[in-house]
Order: sequence, then structure tokens, then C-alpha cells
Amino acid sequence: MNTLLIAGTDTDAGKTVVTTAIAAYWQRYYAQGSLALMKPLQSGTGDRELYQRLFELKQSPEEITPLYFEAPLAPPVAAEREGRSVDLKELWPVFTQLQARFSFVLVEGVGGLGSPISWELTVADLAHDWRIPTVLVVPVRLGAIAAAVANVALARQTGVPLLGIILNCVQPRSEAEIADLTPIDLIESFTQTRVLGTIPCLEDAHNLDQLIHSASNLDLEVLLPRLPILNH
Ligand SMILES: Nc1ncnc2c1ncn2[C@@H]1O[C@H](COP(=O)(O)OP(=O)(O)OP(=O)(O)O)[C@@H](O)[C@H]1O
Ligand SMILES: C[C@H](N)[C@H](N)CCCCCC(=O)O
Ligand SMILES: [Mg+2]
Repeated sequence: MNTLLIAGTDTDAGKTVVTTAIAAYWQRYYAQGSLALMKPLQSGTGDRELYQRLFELKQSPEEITPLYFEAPLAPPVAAEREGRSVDLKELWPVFTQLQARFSFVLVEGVGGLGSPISWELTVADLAHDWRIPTVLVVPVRLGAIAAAVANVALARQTGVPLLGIILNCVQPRSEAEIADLTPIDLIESFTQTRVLGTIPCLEDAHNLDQLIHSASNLDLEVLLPRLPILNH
């Protein structure tokens, strides 16, 4: 496996934080330049621009984000605003070329697993069609349990290869609050899916050292391709 999809229960779940945390960890401990980041569809500025600021990626902007729309809306709606339509056929060749060129391709989803990427398909359909091992980012807040249960149910119904759940602390909270809002045993038993770790609330979510440190809270054996660590 050299590909991982970072999906979420919703927009603002923390997919970019998790993506950049895993990417920063990889860049620190594995061969530089062997990583590709992809946000197949982006609506509104933010994610591609942050990837380019944090990492020296060996990819053109179109290889990071083949389908880019200005309006911060669901992609088919954003595309329509520009008099365009979403041509999903553009994505697959870019994705497969990245897989061939790089040791690890991290793909960030759009919105939640159920968010539309066209008038017909959702992010979950993309994960299934591309057979991408997927993790689900669940923000730590009241309602997280229901969000996890609903998104895992969709993943199962669609045939998404789901590796596990990552809890993401989007605001400062004590350990006790985190345990109350996102009880791991309960989430695992309702979803029959492993929780692979919790990303703490970061003081600066754009700081590489903090991102690397946060990634070490995750079960990286499950998330990263099995390649030798180069930098100690
Ligand atoms: N663990 C965290 N610590 C601090 N801030 C966080 C954390 N997780 C998320 N945030 C902040 O919350 C906001 C939303 O997070 P993020 O951009 O990662 O969401 P997303 O799921 O990628 O959203 P989108 O659907 O737009 O791609 C950002 O401002 C981010 O910096
Ligand atoms: C603008 C936002 N940050 C994302 N780029 C797009 C999220 C689309 C979500 C659509 C939905 O599920 O209702
Ligand atoms: Mg994002």
C-alpha cells in the first residue's frame, strides 16, 4: 500500500491537519521528495496553498489539485457557478501517475465521506472506485459518536476500504473532556472500527514540529507504507 485517503465526517473535521501531520512525519523520517499530496477536487482556496507552503513538493499545482473551483461550496455546485462541470475522468490518470512516481501518495478528501464530488458521486464512491485505504477523521465534539457511526455506515455500504478512525481535537480540551466526548470503546464497538489515535489541539496547526509530534500519537504502522526509516 502506498496510498492513503484522509476522509472526514464533515468539512472542517481536520483532514488537512491530519494530512499535513502525516506528511510532515514522513518528510522528517523518510526519503525527502518521495511523498505526493493530492486534493483531487478543491473548492475555495486553502488546502493546496498550505501544502505548497509547508512542503517542497515535486508536483505541479495541477498534480496536487487537478480540479480546482473558486467558490467554497460542494464541488458540483462550485463548478456550476463557473459555468463548468466536474470531469472526474481527469483525476484517475493524475492519481495513477503519482502512485507510479512517488513512494507514498496522501490524498485528502472533500468535506465528509458523503459530500458530493459530482452530481452523481460522493467521496465514498471515489474511495471505493479507486480502492484507496481510507482513514476517517472525526472531530472531538459533542455529536462525534453519531458522526462516526453514520460515516462508517456509509463507508461499509459503499465498500470503502476503511483502515480506522482518527480523533482530532479541534479546540483545547482536557483529557477527561476528550474521553467524555469521544469514548474510544464506545466508538469502536458501535462502528466495529479501530481508533488509530488522537491528534491533540495544536497551538499552531501550521508548525511542522508540532505536526510531526502530533503524528506520533497515531498508529503509523497501520497508516504508513512499510519502507525503511532513513532519517533518525
Ligand atoms: N488538531 C487541531 N489543532 C488546532 N487546530 C486545528 C486542529 N484541527 C483542525 N484545526 C483547525 O480547524 C480548521 C479546520 O481544519 P482543517 O482545515 O484541517 O479541516 P478540513 O477537514 O481539512 O476542512 P476542508 O473540508 O475545508 O478541507 C483549521 O483552521 C485548522 O487549523
Ligand atoms: C469549502 C469547504 N472548505 C470544502 N472545500 C468543501 C466542502 C463541501 C461540503 C459539501 C457538503 O457536504 O454539504
Ligand atoms: Mg482541508
